Amino acid sequence: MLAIGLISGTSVDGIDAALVHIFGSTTDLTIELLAGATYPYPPALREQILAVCGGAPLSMADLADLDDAIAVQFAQAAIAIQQGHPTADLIGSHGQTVYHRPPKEERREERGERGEQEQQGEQRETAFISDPLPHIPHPTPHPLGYSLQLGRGAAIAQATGITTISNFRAADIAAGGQGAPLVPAVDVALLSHPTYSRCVQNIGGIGNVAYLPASGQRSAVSSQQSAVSGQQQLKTQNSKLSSSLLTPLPSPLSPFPLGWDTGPGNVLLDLAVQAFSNGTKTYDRDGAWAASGTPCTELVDQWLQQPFFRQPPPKSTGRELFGAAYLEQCLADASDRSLSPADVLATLTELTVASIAQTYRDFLPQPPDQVLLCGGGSKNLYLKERLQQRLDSIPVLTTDAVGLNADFKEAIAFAVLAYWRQQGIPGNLPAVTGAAGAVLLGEINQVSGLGA
Ligand SMILES: Nc1ncnc2c1ncn2[C@@H]1O[C@H](COP(=O)(O)OP(=O)(O)OP(=O)(O)O)[C@@H](O)[C@H]1O
Ligand SMILES: CC(=O)N[C@H]1[C@@H]2OC[C@@H](O2)[C@@H](O)[C@@H]1O[C@H](C)C(=O)O
Repeated sequence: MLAIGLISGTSVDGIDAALVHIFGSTTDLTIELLAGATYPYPPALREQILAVCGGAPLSMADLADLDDAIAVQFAQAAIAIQQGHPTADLIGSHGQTVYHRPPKEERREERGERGEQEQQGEQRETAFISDPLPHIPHPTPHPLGYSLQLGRGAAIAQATGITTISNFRAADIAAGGQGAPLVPAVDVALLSHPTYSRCVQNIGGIGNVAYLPASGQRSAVSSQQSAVSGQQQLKTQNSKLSSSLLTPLPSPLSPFPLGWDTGPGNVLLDLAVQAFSNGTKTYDRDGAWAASGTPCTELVDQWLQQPFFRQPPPKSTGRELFGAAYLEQCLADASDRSLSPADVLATLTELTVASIAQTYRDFLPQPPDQVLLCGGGSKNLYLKERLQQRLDSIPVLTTDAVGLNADFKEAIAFAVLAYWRQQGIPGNLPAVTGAAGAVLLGEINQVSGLGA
């Protein structure tokens, strides 16, 4: 199966596209990356998306236009990534998240309390209305989350002539889940190791982790090779993977792997860089600006008091919590301490790495043997160095080091999730998202008009 994965993440920096050959199904899944590219949004469209993500009001007519403007960009990315290659059989398109609201226990409680009062009032007011709807208890354990990804799949299918799976988060959310993170299921399939436990740490706009216990199963390396030192084994595995073929291990539906959103990745850093550079820079290349500053540890400790960081999984978040308003408070705190822009960037970097180290301490059954970074933050040398310092003796590598492209892993994952959808294989990990069960992810958009 030749599949395309498409995603634009919370950084809204452009559409990541991956063209992959996919073989096998779950325990025997292998992938080969044929092409990967990032196609930036036109600046005006990016600005509009960021404004909507920031809560700017939008009429229904403008929402429809935005949905299809994004679909056009995604379709163009799908067409471009195939150039020089055979036509793909399938597209998995995540789309652009513009709103994400996790299900919250507190909301249920709030509603429960208010609900009773409202119900009493309603009974009085509606006593004379005939045939009221019967009371049907909500089948899910709490009010559902809501997550909106724009760039409708039907339009992408029609524009490309390729069946497109989209709207991946809805079914998990309908089953009471967070709808995120979804990539850990693919991480399990592609990155589990027989003897090492691993954390796959994505550092995009938002960070998320997948904890992969040692699978204890056969792998790309033989049992004799498994007996050699970690470094040698990695090299053996790397040489096996140098063809960019990956031989993964256990079922992605195993209940043992864990995963959750860790908090801000680059989102606050990017917003701060834009503010400090008066819009001339969108991010801090290699973390060079932050590296010239000094982190304020008191502020990091203060910011870590934000309840999200200590909230137990399953949990997910987005720009709704860690966005412009959050940064504004951070900048006010920094201003009280007369921090320079470089110090602020160093302190925000420290918040990202400290929150990751803290969440591992709080919620992992044991420290991992390795941390594999992916996403744009894995290129931030200063951030990587600080994370290594915080995690002490746990080696911090990138997924590139074990043969899986760190820039396009999310796009690859949505190609795999689409493939699983077509094969009738559930794609969520209920232990990660909190859903009531494993469900098929995504809606299938066929190309209409063919053979009619
Ligand atoms: N060379 C680099 N040095 C420092 N930071 C970088 C570098 N390259 C990318 N980044 C950071 O990575 C960000 C983009 O990361 P990525 O594309 O993984 O995010 P995303 O996929 O949009 O987010 P998410 O995973 O939350 O959906 C940029 O906005 C920037 O902050
Ligand atoms: C709602 C949404 O788009 N969430 C993203 C975001 O970006 C990182 C983190 O927050 C993760 O939960 C998720 O993305 C990846 C692709 C996931 O679902 O695994």
